[in-house]
Amino acid sequence: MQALLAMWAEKFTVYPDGAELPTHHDHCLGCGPNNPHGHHLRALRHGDGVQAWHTFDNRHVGAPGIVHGGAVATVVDDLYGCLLFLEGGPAVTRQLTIEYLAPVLIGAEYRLQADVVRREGRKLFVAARATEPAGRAVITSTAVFVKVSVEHFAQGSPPGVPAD
Ligand SMILES: CCCCCCCCCCCCCC(=O)SCCNC(=O)CCNC(=O)[C@H](O)C(C)(C)COP(=O)(O)OP(=O)(O)OC[C@H]1O[C@@H](n2cnc3c(N)ncnc32)[C@H](O)[C@@H]1OP(=O)(O)O
Repeated sequence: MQALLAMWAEKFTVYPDGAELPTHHDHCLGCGPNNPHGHHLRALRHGDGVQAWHTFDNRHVGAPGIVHGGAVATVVDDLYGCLLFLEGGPAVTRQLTIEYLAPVLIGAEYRLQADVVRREGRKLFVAARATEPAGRAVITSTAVFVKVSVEHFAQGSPPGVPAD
């Protein structure tokens, strides 16, 4: 676990506009490349925010052909987690809201964007949206993240993540 925490700390650095951001860790449900159930999200810095292009597959189906709302929330939450790399330190989700404006479809590509709306003490107020290629928003979201120390994550040592 100490090695993982040290690795995380190194990820909080400067990323130029357009740069691909790192994953949280290899088994992260949102972005980890080695999680077979995961979304394998890849996020890029976009101005002061982050963006990603994402296509859901049948592992995340709810109603036939339509993405499960919880899977959508997972990806949005993880995108906010990528925004933290630009903030210079970790934070965790304290509140997450999703407005489901239209069905998110399996196999369709969406553009996701997340930005910090304002900072207040240890709180980050953030907002995100997913849009179709034609530009229509299918979801919008807001969230409150609370900054924590890296040691916050020492509370957990989940399966598949090496604890030393
Ligand atoms: C590579 C590096 C990765 C590093 C990790 C990056 C992320 C990991 C991966 C990313 C994956 C994706 C991300 C994930 O999945 S993160 C995983 C999911 N989230 C969690 O596990 C968090 C669990 N919660 C906690 O640990 C505690 O509750 C924390 C530490 C967050 C705060 O506990 P604490 O006892 O200290 O504080 P508090 O709860 O009294 O309140 C805190 C503040 O918030 C204000 N407040 C509360 N509600 C609202 C509201 N609705 N609107 C506006 N404000 C609200 C409240 O008034 C207070 O304000 P203030 O009094 O301070 O002014």
